[in-house]
Amino acid sequence: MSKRTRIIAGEDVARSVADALQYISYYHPPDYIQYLTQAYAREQSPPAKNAIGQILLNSRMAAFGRRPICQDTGLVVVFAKVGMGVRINSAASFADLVNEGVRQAYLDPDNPLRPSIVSDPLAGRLNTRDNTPAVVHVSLVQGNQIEITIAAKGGGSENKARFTTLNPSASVADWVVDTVSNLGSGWCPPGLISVGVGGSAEKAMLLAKEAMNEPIDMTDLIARGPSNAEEALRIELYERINALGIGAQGLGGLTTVVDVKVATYPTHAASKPVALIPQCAANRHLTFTLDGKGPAQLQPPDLSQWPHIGPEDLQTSGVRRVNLDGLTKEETASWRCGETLLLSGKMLTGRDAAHKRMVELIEAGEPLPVDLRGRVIYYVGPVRAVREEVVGPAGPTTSSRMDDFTERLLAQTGLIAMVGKAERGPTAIASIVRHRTPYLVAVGGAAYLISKSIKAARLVAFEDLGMEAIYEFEVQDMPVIMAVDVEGNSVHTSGPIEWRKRMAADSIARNIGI
Ligand SMILES: O=C(O)C[C@H](O)C(=O)O
Repeated sequence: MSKRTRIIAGEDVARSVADALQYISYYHPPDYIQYLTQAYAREQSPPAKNAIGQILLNSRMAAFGRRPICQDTGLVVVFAKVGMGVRINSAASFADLVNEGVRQAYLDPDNPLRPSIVSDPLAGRLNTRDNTPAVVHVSLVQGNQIEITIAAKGGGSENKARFTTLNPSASVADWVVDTVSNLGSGWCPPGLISVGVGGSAEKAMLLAKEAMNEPIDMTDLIARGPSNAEEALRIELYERINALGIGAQGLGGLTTVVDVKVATYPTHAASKPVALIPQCAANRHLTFTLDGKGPAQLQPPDLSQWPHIGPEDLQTSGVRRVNLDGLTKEETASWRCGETLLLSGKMLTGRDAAHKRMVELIEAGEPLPVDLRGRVIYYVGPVRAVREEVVGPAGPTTSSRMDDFTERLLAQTGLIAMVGKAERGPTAIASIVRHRTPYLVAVGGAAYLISKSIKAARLVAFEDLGMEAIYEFEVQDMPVIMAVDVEGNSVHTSGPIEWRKRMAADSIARNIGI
């Protein structure tokens, strides 16, 4: 063995992965908080400002409470650069060591994370219950240490990953802007858009995935100016994407992205592969190094950098208080698109697997395990509760995945309202109008804050579905925004249109010196 070979213990890899996953479950990267705080100060759209405020308050609460920022604690993705002078002392494979760390982190009794991974994507879709396996990328590099970048990627933002192969002369910027304008907001903006250009199809995806973990530095880049084509593209995309007016949670506003990353690689003369991957407001990632001296030592961030936004800063004028017990169709029909509601009373929960099962029961002519007549349903899969909690972090999931089931449920059950995240598709909006059943949104990325308005939780049905089971929540003053009213007006359409126009008018005014 060469004198320069360094031995790294397998258990140090597993321990460090576990510690890093716990760390990123409750600590946002400080650079993201700094940029989001600036966006909050700048934001002029009231619902978008409120949403950013909730994300910032949630982040502070999660950091101090050491509980997950988001109920979707992610799919673990690892990029490991292993020095060729390293020997890992273990009988297990590198991927097995990473998976052991994932298992330890997600089953941590003090801060259990939500297992979201299902074993067979085609059939069965059984939850593996410890969030394994991770997706592991290893490259061999010079040196005698291991650098690991670890991320816990939320499903909502990952679902919006896109890929194309452009003609060599086609504009990457135009494709990216067009794609983002049609992505919807299920990826939980404000976040980042990461773009990989070149290589092959899989290489472009990897470039985009890895680049999103780089430090956020858009303000510095704009101040010093671009020094190459990648940086020029980053600035162009940052400006053009924000000018779309999508805003926080797609409600319409000034900030959709806090940064745009671009990474490139040589490619075939005939090809221009382009991958786009959004990063959500949870933005969980960390890089650490192992050099044979034990597990990585992770220092908590300086939490004085987190802004002091309190619940009092989030009250918007004209908030409507709603009693969910005894809600009538007349009352829900009076809710106006864009207004903030504070919900109190009992609601049911249900997301993908519960919807599928309910619709299967309806189609088989069998009774549902719970009467939905006059009830509100919240699309959520919470984290398990610990200590005094009644439920762990419990933010909304992307509602459009429920669209295919919506007509059946509204027509057959008498549901009175739905709560979720991001826009609904045209079929679901048609059902909303047909059955006069409005749709509300909670803020994705404010899961721990939302959980504090849940005062009781009772399992009602489908226990085997784990986090996807149906619960009855008793909530008090749970903040939601009216998203689609019974006439079919949608805040996710009107908000971005309004803010795109306002920004265009402002920029024309600036250009002509008004
Ligand atoms: O799985 C979840 O709880 C949320 C998911 O990440 C989503 O954004 O749709």
